[in-house]
Amino acid sequence: MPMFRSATPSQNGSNSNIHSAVHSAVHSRAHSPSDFDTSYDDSLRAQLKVRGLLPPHVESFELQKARCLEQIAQKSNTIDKYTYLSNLRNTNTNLFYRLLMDNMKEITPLVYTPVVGEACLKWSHIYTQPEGLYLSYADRGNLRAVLDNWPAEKVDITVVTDGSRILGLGDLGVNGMGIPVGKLALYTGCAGIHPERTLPITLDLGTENEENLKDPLYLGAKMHRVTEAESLEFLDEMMIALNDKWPGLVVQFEDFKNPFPSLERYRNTYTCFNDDIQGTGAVILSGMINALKLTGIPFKDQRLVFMGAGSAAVGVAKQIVQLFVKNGIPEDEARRMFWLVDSKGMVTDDRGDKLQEHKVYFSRDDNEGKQYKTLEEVVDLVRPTGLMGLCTIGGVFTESILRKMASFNDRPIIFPLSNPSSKSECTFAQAMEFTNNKAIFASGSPFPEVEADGVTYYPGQGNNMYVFPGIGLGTVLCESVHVTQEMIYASAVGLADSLTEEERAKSWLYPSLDRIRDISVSVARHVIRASQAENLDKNKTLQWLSDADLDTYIRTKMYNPAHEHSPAGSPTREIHGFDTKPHSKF
Ligand SMILES: NC(=O)c1ccc[n+]([C@@H]2O[C@H](COP(=O)([O-])OP(=O)(O)OC[C@H]3O[C@@H](n4cnc5c(N)ncnc54)[C@H](O)[C@@H]3O)[C@@H](O)[C@H]2O)c1
Ligand SMILES: O=C(O)C[C@H](O)C(=O)O
Ligand SMILES: [Mg+2]
Repeated sequence: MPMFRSATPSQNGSNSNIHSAVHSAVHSRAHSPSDFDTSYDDSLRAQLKVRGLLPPHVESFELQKARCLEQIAQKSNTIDKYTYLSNLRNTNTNLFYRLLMDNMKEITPLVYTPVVGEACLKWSHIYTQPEGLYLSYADRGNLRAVLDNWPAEKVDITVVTDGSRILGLGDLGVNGMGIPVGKLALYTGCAGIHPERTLPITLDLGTENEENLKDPLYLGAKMHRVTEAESLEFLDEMMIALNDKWPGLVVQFEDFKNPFPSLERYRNTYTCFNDDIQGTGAVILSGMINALKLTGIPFKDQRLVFMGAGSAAVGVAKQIVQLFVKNGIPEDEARRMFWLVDSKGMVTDDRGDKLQEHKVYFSRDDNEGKQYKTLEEVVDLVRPTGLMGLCTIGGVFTESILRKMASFNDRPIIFPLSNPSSKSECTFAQAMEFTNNKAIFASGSPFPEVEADGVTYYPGQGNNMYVFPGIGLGTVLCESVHVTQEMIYASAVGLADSLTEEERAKSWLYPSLDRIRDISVSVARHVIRASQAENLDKNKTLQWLSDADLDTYIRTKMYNPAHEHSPAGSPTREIHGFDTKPHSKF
């Protein structure tokens, strides 16, 4: 993200205090924090006027990385590691992204799920610097002017939350800012969107979190949430303002308690998508394509029980319906292969409460007047081939339920997808132990491998981080007018396609995170092709490229931190058309 520069005037004329002179030089308008990189060679140090301000040794990236990893290892708790990495991102952006890209598996959990959940819970207490834009209800009517305060000229992608449902942790209000910040860090690390072209936004529309409202350090407005209608009116203003300032930017909605109305309202007007409904739908569809094959059971005989019937559950279920329909099953039959359970029990037509609109499609009418209150009752009734958890209740896939799943199936599908780890419906170790290692497994948060009988089993991570970066990148590059359902479906196919033969042989559901940039290229290409098929791409030049050439094109457009600040200039910067004077604006 762009640096927020100190406006401290330079003290260069004064020699009274060398420390303050150096401090001022470091923070003066002449430099950005990322000028102080120990890897810069003599000529770059001279060019940037940082000779003497940096320690003399010109270091390799390997040495810089070793120091960072040592410092991270020395921190005894995860929040300190998170804070260290946030500071690194803000002071040496290129080093942060090189570290992230070279250590995806180790660093992602520290800057994203699950640690970002802990950071959001403590956000107002660990806060040190602005890292995104806060749009407050108090600023309604004036949002366009507030956008002008953002220091970057061009923005490609924004991730917007209202903090009302942060992971499975509930309404955290403006403390949810960690989510857009973390998602956009992955946009850069996984898909190469330039960090200066990303914009994290958190809306302050109030909060229902009593702890926050009582906390003197809470950084948001101390008020209850505005009404649904007021919230939509605010979103309308925001969408107009964003598109006026940065026409056609991609808007990713994230972690809204009730995201359906805004998705329906804006999907055909702006370039936007909802990550929790659509990104999650795509990533789980992709894992399911592979999981369903492993069960050996034909599509038409699958029976899927969902614990949770919220935005993510309905998004996932609808995406799998689309798979079944594309494979010849009539839609009405396909939707009847799903049983959804929410806090009131199995979702049925005659349950007695007014069902929320999004649940109606999957509501059952074949329960013969009987209501099933618990997950276990539904599992006994349905004898499912797969169990999906998106209900935010940690541990709800009990030993008894998991054992039953193993008794019904040779290879039960067990997907505890709620985040963060504490909300996961079961752990990988539990799923393996109670199914005699037969589970086909993916979870939202990362879990360690399991060793059993001399075999190492690897958990899949069914997290939308595998697709949203590629969806956004593809949309930006082909300048798609909208993000359609076909583009979302294509992203799932692009992800499923990106498994290597070796990964398939090991029955992995998802490819290794170490190859995330290759995966994002595949996802982006599929998204671009789907946009072209619907004639929504404004950048028509990509239509003439073969798939191989399109992949090359996508790669050349990706921000590569290894090229930044190189004296010869960065190919990425030139192609992107970025300001070749790095960070001059800040
Ligand atoms: N793995 C991923 O990539 C991914 C993506 C999106 C969301 N998620 C996770 O999914 C979870 C749900 O997200 P959402 O957007 O659908 O939230 P939501 O608030 O829209 O839905 C939550 C659902 O859980 C149900 N629920 C709550 N308490 C319950 C109980 N005691 N018994 C049964 N059902 C209960 C609610 O009725 C609701 O249907 C969160 O933990 C989120 O982190 C994971
Ligand atoms: O943020 C994540 O890790 C995935 C998902 O968007 C969620 O809301 O849980
Ligand atoms: Mg989310």
